[in-house]
Amino acid sequence: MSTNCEVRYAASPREVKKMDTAELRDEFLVKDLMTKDGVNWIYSHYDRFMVAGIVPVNKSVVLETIDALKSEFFLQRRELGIINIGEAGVVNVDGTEYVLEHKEALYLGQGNKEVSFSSKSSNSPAMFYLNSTPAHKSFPNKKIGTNDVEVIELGAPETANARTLRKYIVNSVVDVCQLQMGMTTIKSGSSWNTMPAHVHDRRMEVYFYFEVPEDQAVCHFMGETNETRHIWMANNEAVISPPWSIHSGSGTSSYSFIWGMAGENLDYGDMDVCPTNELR
Ligand SMILES: O=C[C@H](O)[C@@H](O)CC(=O)C(=O)O
Ligand SMILES: [Zn+2]
Repeated sequence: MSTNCEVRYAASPREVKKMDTAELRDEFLVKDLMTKDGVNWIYSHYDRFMVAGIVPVNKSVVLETIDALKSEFFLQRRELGIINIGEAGVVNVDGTEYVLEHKEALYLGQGNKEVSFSSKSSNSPAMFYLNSTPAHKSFPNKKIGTNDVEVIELGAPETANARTLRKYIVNSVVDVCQLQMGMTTIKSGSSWNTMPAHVHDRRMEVYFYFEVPEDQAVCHFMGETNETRHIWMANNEAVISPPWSIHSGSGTSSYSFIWGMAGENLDYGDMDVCPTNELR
């Protein structure tokens, strides 16, 4: 079987305050996410959010259900968001083929049975980044092309946080139960994402950093606003952000990341912003 799953339980602010570097990384960092010809799910108990990355090279990869779900098929009680950060790929959904070019996305609603992933060319494979959350209603599948996304410019060079934010899977673009996904790209010369930092205790979040140059890194900040911690991250690594935690990062170069959220509401703007000079 080419599908595996690692369960991560939820940690409280009280526990996290006492963690050393290795413990923080074991708890929140997701390494080796992009899997060749297989699927390695991380199942987080924060809002039962699941994360995986699929790189089909020699075969097409089937979305199999896993024991943790105790369901007949993966999407029986779940919805799925997919963003392709590689070259052209195909997602086959119950016989319908969706071609996803670089940076195109697909939303799959609850109830789809047979889903498989393949690359157009094994020499330049697709890289599918997947987020999945529980769903109690079936909404139609929808491809989101680069022209369908909502684009916002944020920050400024003076504060080293100039960036372009692209909303792919939000309820103004596609009907969803609780999943939200998008992509943010830091402009050349800037380094900070999500600064001023914010918390949304109503939603957890996962960041997946990519387009980080080989010899560079992103320092990701987490924790309560008055008790922050950091995790150094490499290209194609993800980090789980508890609902009570800030999630912000500063790179040693520009970079991009995919954000995915789930929880109490679908209101993208529901954030409690922390004044930068009050962070501790
Ligand atoms: O709740 C929203 C998420 O944290 C991200 O969309 C924020 C982000 O990409 C940014 O400001 O750079
Ligand atoms: Zn956020």
